[in-house]
Amino acid sequence: MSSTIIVNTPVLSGAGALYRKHGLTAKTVVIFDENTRNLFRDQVIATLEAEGFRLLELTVPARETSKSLNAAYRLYATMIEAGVDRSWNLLAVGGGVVGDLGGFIAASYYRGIPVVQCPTTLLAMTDSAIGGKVAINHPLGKNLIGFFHMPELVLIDPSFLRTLPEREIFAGMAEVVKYGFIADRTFLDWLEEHFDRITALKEPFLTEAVRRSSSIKADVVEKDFRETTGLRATLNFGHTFAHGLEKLAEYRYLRHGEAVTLGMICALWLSNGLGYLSEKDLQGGLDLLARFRFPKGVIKRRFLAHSSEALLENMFSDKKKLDSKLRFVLLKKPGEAFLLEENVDDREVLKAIERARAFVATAAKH
Ligand SMILES: NC(=O)c1ccc[n+]([C@@H]2O[C@H](COP(=O)([O-])OP(=O)(O)OC[C@H]3O[C@@H](n4cnc5c(N)ncnc54)[C@H](O)[C@@H]3O)[C@@H](O)[C@H]2O)c1
Ligand SMILES: O=C(O)C(=O)C[C@@H](O)[C@H](O)[C@H](O)COP(=O)(O)O
Ligand SMILES: [Zn+2]
Repeated sequence: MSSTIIVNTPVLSGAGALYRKHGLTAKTVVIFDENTRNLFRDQVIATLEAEGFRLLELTVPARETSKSLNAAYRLYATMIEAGVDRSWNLLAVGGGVVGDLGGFIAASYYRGIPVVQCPTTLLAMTDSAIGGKVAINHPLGKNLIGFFHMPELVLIDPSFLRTLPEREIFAGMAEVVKYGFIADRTFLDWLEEHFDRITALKEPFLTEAVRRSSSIKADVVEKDFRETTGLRATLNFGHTFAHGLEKLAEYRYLRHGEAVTLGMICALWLSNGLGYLSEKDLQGGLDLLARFRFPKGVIKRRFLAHSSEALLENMFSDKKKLDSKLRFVLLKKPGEAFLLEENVDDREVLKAIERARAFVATAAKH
């Protein structure tokens, strides 16, 4: 299962022809968040209208808590009242929140209409817009209610990133670095070399990072769309910890990518503690993650605010668990991840979290 990913579609120009080529009608529900609406609405709508689209515009608050059934419920009503039927499709213009919520609505509305993703954050361009995982959060856990609903098209224009705040760039960089850790040592080395150029949005490094990340993700998803073989689960490296942290933060204060940075620090320590990852490779991974900014100490404070036991308890909402036992994605070496099928003793997990806490307390100086 795959979708067409096009990098460099300046603000959706040529969308009409692309839609026709992919059998999509020019009747489109466009969903923004407040920020992407303020920044890009006029350009996007003008382009689509000039190409003959009939549009219904929707907007949600720019926050993680918009990934909720309440938000979806309100938007369904607007769509029903406007007469949106199965001949329509949905276009999500925004970060992972708009993409996940928009995809969730598209997957469920009238039992499913097509979705096109137009990602505007680094995280969305490299990860969330690709692969068809769409979901809302539940107070009992992150992304617990959702579908696999592959986008027909992913239209990426890296120039959207010019307005993205620095904090969001680093949040996106977490998932970019994740691909290096799990799948491609050469990419990891390249990221280490060009880290400052990419986070400063310098070309051609930025577009290259987007291209390589989106292509690694698309490749994994094509081989294991429904996450049944253990391969797609490697995209979840660090996420068992990250989702526990996001839940503890009640989906506020901590960006998903920031939680993933912390989660990968924990996962590196766990990989080492269980004897899979050498000291040298552990240190190399930690050195790279220490280059992430810890804005105004927020990440550090959020991470250190909760006990290791509280984090472990909140990790049990993870969807990879089997028979009430957590399963972890670990590294053997940089570029090689695997899903460990055996049960890991809670004491090992707590030890890894403690080590990660000590590392963050000293490495995160900001
Ligand atoms: N479906 C998946 O495979 C997948 C993968 C990774 C993450 N996710 C989900 O994605 C979400 C996080 O996505 P995110 O990091 O993109 O956050 P986000 O969608 O909240 O966007 C971050 C912030 O940037 C703003 N923004 C977006 N584009 C902008 C631009 N070009 N310029 C200025 N501001 C802009 C948004 O309004 C928001 O305030 C989480 O819910 C996470 O669970 C899903
Ligand atoms: O696409 C995937 O598969 C991923 O795991 C990508 C992750 O970066 C992403 O955060 C995803 O939403 C997590 O999936 P979940 O199944 O753990 O909710
Ligand atoms: Zn993620």
